[in-house]
Amino acid sequence: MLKKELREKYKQKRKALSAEEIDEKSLTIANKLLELPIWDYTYYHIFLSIEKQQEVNTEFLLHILSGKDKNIVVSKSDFKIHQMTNILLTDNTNLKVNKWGIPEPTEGIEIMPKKIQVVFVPLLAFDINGHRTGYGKGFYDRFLDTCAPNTLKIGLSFFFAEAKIEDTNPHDKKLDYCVTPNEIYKFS
Ligand SMILES: Nc1nc2c(c(=O)[nH]1)N(C=O)[C@@H](CNc1ccc(C(=O)N[C@@H](CCC(=O)O)C(=O)O)cc1)CN2
Ligand SMILES: Nc1ncnc2c1ncn2[C@@H]1O[C@H](COP(=O)(O)OP(=O)(O)OP(=O)(O)O)[C@@H](O)[C@H]1O
Repeated sequence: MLKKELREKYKQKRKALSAEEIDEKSLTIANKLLELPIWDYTYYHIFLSIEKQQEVNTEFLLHILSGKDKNIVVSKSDFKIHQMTNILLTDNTNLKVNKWGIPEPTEGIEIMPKKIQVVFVPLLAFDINGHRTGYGKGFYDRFLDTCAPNTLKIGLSFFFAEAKIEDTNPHDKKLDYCVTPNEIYKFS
């Protein structure tokens, strides 16, 4: 299927989930992530969930990361240039929900992308080859381009993999893993 069709399909699929299902599935995903060989690193980028878009709730994963004393990095998005800056999340970080519903830090210490070793990637759909699509503005493709080549990219999804995203392009960054409530997909 094409990215455009997949975006609509998966927005609908998310809409059909209740708040309880979202929390239950998000907790299962967080617990499944513990099975991955990804916990010996220091810097982890995580997305802060857009509640109105019914995204995977990353609160449980945040809890795990802070329990493991990891450096947690969250982003601020510039919608004019479709680029993100990365900020260290601390106990003192003020978060404010922006106009797209994304909780963002108001200020803080900027972390250079090259330092980030693991990135948890938001997505609408992904396929069995590890390609993904999001809302179509290329934020994560641009960001991942500036990370180190061996940075681990881990998608989080409520749903199974699609057979094939047809219209991939050279900018698309493949995932290393995608974790769903039922499955751990490994691509690399
Ligand atoms: N939690 C989270 N943060 C993220 C992303 C994400 O997917 N999830 N992004 C991943 O790249 C970037 C933000 N990209 C976004 C792009 C579009 C919309 C959005 O609301 N789109 C609406 C249409 C809005 C409009 O045109 O008025 C939509 O698709 O319904 C939100 C975030 C960076 N941060
Ligand atoms: N590294 C990059 N440099 C310049 N343009 C890019 C880069 N990555 C992606 N783009 C452009 O951004 C646009 C959106 O890309 P794409 O359709 O792959 O988005 P997406 O992966 O669904 O979105 P997102 O990453 O925001 O979740 C495309 O026009 C693409 O060419």
